[in-house]
Amino acid sequence: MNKIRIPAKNSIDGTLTIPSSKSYAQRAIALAGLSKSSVVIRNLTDSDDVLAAQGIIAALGAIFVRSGKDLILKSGIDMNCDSEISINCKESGLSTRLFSSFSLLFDEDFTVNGEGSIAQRTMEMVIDGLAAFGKSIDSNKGKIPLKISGKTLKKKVEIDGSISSQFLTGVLIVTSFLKRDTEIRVPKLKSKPYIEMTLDLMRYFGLKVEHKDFEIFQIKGNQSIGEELVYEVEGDWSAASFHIVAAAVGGHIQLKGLKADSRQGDKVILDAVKRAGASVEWRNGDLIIQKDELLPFEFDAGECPDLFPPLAVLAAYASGKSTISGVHRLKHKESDRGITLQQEFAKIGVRIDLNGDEMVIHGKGTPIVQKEVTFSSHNDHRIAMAMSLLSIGAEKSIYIEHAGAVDKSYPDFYKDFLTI
Ligand SMILES: O=C(O)C1=C[C@@H](OP(=O)(O)O)[C@@H](O)[C@H](O)C1
Ligand SMILES: C=C(OP(=O)(O)O)C(=O)O
Repeated sequence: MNKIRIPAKNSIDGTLTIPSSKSYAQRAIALAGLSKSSVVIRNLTDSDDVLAAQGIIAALGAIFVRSGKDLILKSGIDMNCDSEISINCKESGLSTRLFSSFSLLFDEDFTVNGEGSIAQRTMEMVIDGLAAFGKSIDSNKGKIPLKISGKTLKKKVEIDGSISSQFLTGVLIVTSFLKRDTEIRVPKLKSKPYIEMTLDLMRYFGLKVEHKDFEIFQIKGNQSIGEELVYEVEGDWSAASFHIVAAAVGGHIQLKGLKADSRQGDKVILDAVKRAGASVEWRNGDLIIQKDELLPFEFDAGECPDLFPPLAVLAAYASGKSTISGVHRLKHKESDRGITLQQEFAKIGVRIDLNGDEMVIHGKGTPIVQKEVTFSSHNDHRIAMAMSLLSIGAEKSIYIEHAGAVDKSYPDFYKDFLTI
């Protein structure tokens, strides 16, 4: 899908079921791939990133069938593979960085490739991290393709987690299957909630990791996933954040499928919309968001970088200055999201200043869009979804170019958004 028209919406009202978490799904697929017994993963949403993870374990020799939203694993990846290995991680940052760490399980040459924006995203933390384990890595100036060779030699390594937590997620999972214990030091870990999710799911799969303040991780080797398991993927708080903001600026919504006590860091979107004046209520397991007088707000999104695009929309609708901190986390996403948001909001006269680590949004209030306008997603799913919200209270239709970017995490986004 190249360009989509979104008609102006007067208000938001409806009920939606949120797709399942792509972060949990990719982790579950990786863990299932390492299992010795049958695993059933229920409630998968077939986003491009989830399909990428599924394709990777298939390339590594796992055998599974799909039945509706379920993945039924028959046998895990071939750990005794003695020929060259090559995986295509499509556009997924998580799959690229997580599955690169699978090279630690093999002595054979291991090539990691991908498609689209991932070719522009740094893999330095993967390259340096694998080198610390004793591997040799050829890269395209710090980016994919990565050609990984040699043996896994070291038991005590330091990993850079200051740009991304995603490689650490892979290393925590994979080192549990090495034939000895590993200690990993990560001095400046960012995106900690994502590591909590990894540890949470590893526990579910029966794997143990100890850590001291998310800085030193001790992983026992020779662990295995021997038990038959059924794992149901919970709703995606990052995807839900767009509808939560839509309601906070435009009316009322009831969302199904989200866990109130989820470990997903992006559930802090509820704190942000409350700060901006909306009311939040749980009723029989459903989340209900109701708009009230909209207020500018301050928020630290340093540990939940994916919330920046919806938070910028929330701020744009609140008259006055809102400040979101954590901008340094945005450079290495599908687009450089600080700059992208600044450029796209400038099209409707909403000024965004990037002051060091702070994004200051000069909110305009409604109506925010007064004439027909075409936004570009910059091929970034979260930008496409954020810009779509600007149809709320608009006086004219809006258009999104490269609209199909949403397939990366939420293929039914427009269908859902157009029904509320
Ligand atoms: O582990 C994960 O599932 C993710 C971690 C975060 O990335 P970083 O750790 O690179 O910040 C997040 O932005 C990404 O969308 C998903
Ligand atoms: C940054 C994202 O994902 P990834 O890094 O896995 O590509 C995202 O989903 O916003």
